[in-house]
Amino acid sequence: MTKSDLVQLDDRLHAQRQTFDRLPIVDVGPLLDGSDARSVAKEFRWALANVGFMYIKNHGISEKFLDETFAQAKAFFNLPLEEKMKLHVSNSGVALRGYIEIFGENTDPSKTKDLKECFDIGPERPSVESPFFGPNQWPATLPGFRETVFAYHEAMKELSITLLRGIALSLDLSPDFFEPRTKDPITTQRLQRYPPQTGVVDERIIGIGAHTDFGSLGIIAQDSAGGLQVMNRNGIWVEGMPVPGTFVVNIGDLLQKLTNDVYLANLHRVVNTSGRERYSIPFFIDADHDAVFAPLESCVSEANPGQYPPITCGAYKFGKYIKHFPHLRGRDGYGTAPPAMTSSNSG
Ligand SMILES: O=C(O)CCC(=O)C(=O)O
Ligand SMILES: [Fe+2]
Repeated sequence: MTKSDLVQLDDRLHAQRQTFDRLPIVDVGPLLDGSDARSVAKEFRWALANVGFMYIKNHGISEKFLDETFAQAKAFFNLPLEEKMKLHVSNSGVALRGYIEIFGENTDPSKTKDLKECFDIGPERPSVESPFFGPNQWPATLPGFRETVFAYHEAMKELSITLLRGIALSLDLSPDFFEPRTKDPITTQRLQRYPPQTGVVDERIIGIGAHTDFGSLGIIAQDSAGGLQVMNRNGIWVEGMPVPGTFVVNIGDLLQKLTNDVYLANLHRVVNTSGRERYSIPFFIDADHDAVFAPLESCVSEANPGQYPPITCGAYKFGKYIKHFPHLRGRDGYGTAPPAMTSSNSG
């Protein structure tokens, strides 16, 4: 792809965005091995501008490693509730690591209680440093759990950094654009279990309520149960069916802000009516705690004026999480908005 393939159209030439009835599948092999990063970036651009979600294949993570990680997730959730509650997220203060019980985190609280349990880890720190950075809480009784889950986090981090290079290219930025903003990024490795639902199911209780993710990028491994749903531009929920050998990748609010809505952080939710438990293993990368997000100059025009005041990654995310977790109520500590980010200050 040449630079001219990525031109910003004259405003009079803009058409309506396309809606979609399935999530696109992108082969990221040529991005990972460097053989044709630009053609992958071109597919990213379509997917992220129109859908905000895509499957990726040829991602380089082995099936064996995934199976081991799912097996560890299963072993964890099969622990007695009192064992899991000893690792509760509220023990971790602002670091936000540990176990969250069913109905313990409600993603669309005005409508829905989340029928899921989760376990979160992130970058290891000896003590709580700042929001999202602190010690992980590891179960003492599961052989290999810590090693496997942490190794998975590290592998996802590496993959996500490569995907961000592709996303930078897709925006006609230097592939290194995110590098100075992801030197020590907020990352979360989550394990999730969704009980099955039967009988009358309405929005009051589903696996995870409708939401957009807050950060930059998510990489979701899901088992074969199904139940992920993504909203298209006509307001129709489209199934994100499990596709063997793929991950689901989606962008979050920070990239929507950065691109001034050129890229979408789409609404999604989970409804597990498969008749069995559903496991998923989402990884999230945001950016450095103090990295500033504001619309890129290249995404601002008269027809699409800048819509988002600058905000740091940490302040934005923490502001969202305060609403989710009772143990964070009353915590704040963030000052005024920092200066704007433009494409010319890219690294
Ligand atoms: O479990 C999934 O497939 C999606 C989970 C999700 O949307 C989230 O954790 O933000
Ligand atoms: Fe999500």
